Amino acid sequence: MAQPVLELHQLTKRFRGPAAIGPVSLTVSRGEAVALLGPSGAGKSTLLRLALGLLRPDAGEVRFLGAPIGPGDHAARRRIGYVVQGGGLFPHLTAAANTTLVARHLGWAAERVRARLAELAALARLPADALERHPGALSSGQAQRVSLIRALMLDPELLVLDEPLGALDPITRAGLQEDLRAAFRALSKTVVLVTHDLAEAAFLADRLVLLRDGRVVQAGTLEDLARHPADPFVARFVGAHRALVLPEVR
Ligand SMILES: Nc1ncnc2c1ncn2[C@@H]1O[C@H](COP(=O)(O)OP(=O)(O)OP(=O)(O)O)[C@@H](O)[C@H]1O
Repeated sequence: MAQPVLELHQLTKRFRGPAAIGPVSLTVSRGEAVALLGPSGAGKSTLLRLALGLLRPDAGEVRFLGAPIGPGDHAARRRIGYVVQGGGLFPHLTAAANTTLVARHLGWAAERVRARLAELAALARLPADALERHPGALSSGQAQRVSLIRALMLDPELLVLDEPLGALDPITRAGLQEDLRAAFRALSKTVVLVTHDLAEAAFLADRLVLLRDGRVVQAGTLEDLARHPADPFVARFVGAHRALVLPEVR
């Protein structure tokens, strides 16, 4: 079996009231793409934040590349690229400055920064002129491409995306899905992404992990979930993603 990049062991997290997460255990192997799915409030974003070491679990452990990770572990965090919900770009910086901020802070030579940015802009299919603009002057799709470039800049071991395509129109979304999948494959990245969309999850990920009330209800391929639902909730979740049905033409 491939080396685990991310291991979540019996994680629980409680804010107020019932546990928001847990217990949840999940292992993501090198080169694997995993999609976290589930209805609103199921705990997808909380699980991501625990996995990133941004939140401390009440119990259990997160291991990244075999070592425990927690809040304040900046060296490990730099090896994880994170595309936050909404992109999270700094509005006062150009797209280029946004994507290269950390690399420049780390003292990368200007030529190395320029070459890496050119490589990733080509991969993410972002036009050169967009790099010179501020986020306010980018389309939502372009802004998501910039967020992806920023997350990939340091060539992270793990790429984590929280609803990366949430607010896009269907055509832009389909284009970005294609480009994201191509990028994951070209770079052989280990990926964890959150989405509400079952078709998107199946398109982008090898394994789907369906959450409800902070627990994993079922993990597997789309076919596993559709043909062998672990419980009625899984069947309802899959059934709710109905295909387009055209009305009869009279
Ligand atoms: N900082 C917080 N303080 C209190 N409760 C929180 C906090 N963050 C999340 N929760 C609660 O934890 C549960 C899981 O929330 P979470 O945002 O992880 O769900 P989600 O599956 O990502 O939802 P969505 O799809 O709407 O983004 C919810 O009941 C939410 O209200």
